[in-house]
Amino acid sequence: MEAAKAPVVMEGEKGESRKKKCRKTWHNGRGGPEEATKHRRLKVLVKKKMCGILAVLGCSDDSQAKRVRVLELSRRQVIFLSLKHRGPDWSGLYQHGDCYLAHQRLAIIDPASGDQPLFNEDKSIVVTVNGEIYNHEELRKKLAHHKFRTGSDCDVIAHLYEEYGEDFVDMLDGIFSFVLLDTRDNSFVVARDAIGVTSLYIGWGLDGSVWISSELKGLNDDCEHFESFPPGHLYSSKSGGFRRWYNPPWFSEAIPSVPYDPLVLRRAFENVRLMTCYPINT
Ligand SMILES: NC(=O)C[C@H](N)C(=O)O
Repeated sequence: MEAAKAPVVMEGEKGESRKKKCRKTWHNGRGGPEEATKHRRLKVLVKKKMCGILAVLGCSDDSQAKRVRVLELSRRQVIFLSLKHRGPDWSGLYQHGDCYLAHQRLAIIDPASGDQPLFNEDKSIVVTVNGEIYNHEELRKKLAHHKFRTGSDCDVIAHLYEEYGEDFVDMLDGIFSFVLLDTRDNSFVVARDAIGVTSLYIGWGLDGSVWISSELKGLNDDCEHFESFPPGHLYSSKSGGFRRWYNPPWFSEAIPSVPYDPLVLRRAFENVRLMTCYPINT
């Protein structure tokens, strides 16, 4: 991968307005307002974690045709069984030489300006993320001398990398999968949340390129080999492989001291966290 003089292209397109979509859902819903509310609540839960990311890294092709192909593959992720479950409120593509980062956004936090890919201050670090970072406000406080362009919960990622390097991943509390490109040396880091709430796949092209996608349909036509990205792991191009970032102290073979109680377990599952800029009618 050649870092010097790599052409940088950033393009994007807004999706159908969020307001219009909500109105449509309301009118299309059968039954009374109760059913519409139930439908809306379900939609929020289904969509909660569903942006689509696609990245192609080091493919030795910086042509317009490749860019069009990456965008097309990225858009494949927004249609699933005729249900648009991955946005898009925004469709963005960033290219740096032969590295491409695409994002289909379902806007949840900062819908007005949190479009992706996102950057650090001097735009040397770029990231495409699917997920929610629950502790982003706390993390921003640790980055007091950094200037943020957006209020997106995912904006902290490029800045944390700049400040702490690859080991910042275990500072994140949330559900996420992301691809981060450091254009200063064309290295990249990919990570997936602790238990794999967000989907992520990795593939390899015949040209030696690394492909990352939220859905298999972004990879299966172009990769020689692909597999599920292991939860709780990161892939670093610098070390050339996977490494487990999620190592909680309770990750051991020891027998638990607390006896199994299905009701306690059920309550824990029911206590789902939800973070959004939109009102939820419960
Ligand atoms: N929805 C996402 O996956 C990205 C980010 N949390 C947003 O609100 O846009």
